Amino acid sequence: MARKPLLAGNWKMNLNHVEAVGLVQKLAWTLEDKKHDPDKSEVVVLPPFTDLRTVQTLVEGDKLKLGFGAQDVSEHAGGAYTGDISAAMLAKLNCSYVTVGHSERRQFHGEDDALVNRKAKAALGAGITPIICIGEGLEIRQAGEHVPYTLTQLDGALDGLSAEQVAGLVIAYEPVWAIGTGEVATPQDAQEVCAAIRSRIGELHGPEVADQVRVLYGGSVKANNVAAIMAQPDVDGCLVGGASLVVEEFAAISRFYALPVI
Ligand SMILES: O=C[C@H](O)COP(=O)(O)O
Repeated sequence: MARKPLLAGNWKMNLNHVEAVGLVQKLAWTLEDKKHDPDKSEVVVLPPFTDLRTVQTLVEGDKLKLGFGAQDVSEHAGGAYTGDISAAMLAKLNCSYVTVGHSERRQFHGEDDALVNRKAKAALGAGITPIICIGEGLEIRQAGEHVPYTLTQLDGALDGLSAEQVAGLVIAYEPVWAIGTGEVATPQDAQEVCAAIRSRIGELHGPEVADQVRVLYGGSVKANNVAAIMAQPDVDGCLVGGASLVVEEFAAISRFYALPVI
């Protein structure tokens, strides 16, 4: 089956709700202007929590051809968890996606694979698609251990999920050494690990599930490198950080299919 490419812009801790309006409107206009074909790629923004209601109102009110979601979710359903946001709260805002286990959450908030697994289950329980982020640091890459390391993270994140749940997931392979550094992995690097992720899912749940799950690459994706990355057979999209804050860049990335492979 054909997997629809997903281009997701992770704004991280950037843009307040007023600035969010400007970016989302300009992005929608630019895509409209350039005659973006929504059948060729799904475009999603992942703003900070404080922007979500505003983005929802704009996207739904103006019927923009953009999806939206959040950057994190609590493992808990509700209660005394100061500062946390539940999956049900995100579902009420019609979030379609939520990233879980981003390397910055792992690094700055001590999140491990077991917690990522519980967060993914919380999202799925509320009908939200988790974008599960995995990927190795520089030392692991230099030691040549990037594939087994990343697959161990994958196994932990998928523990206890049904084949049906796994089929609907998005997995984002983000080598930590390529995030925000300008040090993009080569298209072959991305393909190697994305293919290994799909193959592992095939071992766990069979080829049909492996064929449905979308595997993204993330790490210094820009308009000038996205086409070559997207040309890889096991890369189904990109999780974009810095470049998603620049409308022209993210619009071009979203229209990767119209760019030359260089
Ligand atoms: O979630 C996005 C990734 O962390 C990539 O960020 P970046 O495109 O700024 O390298």
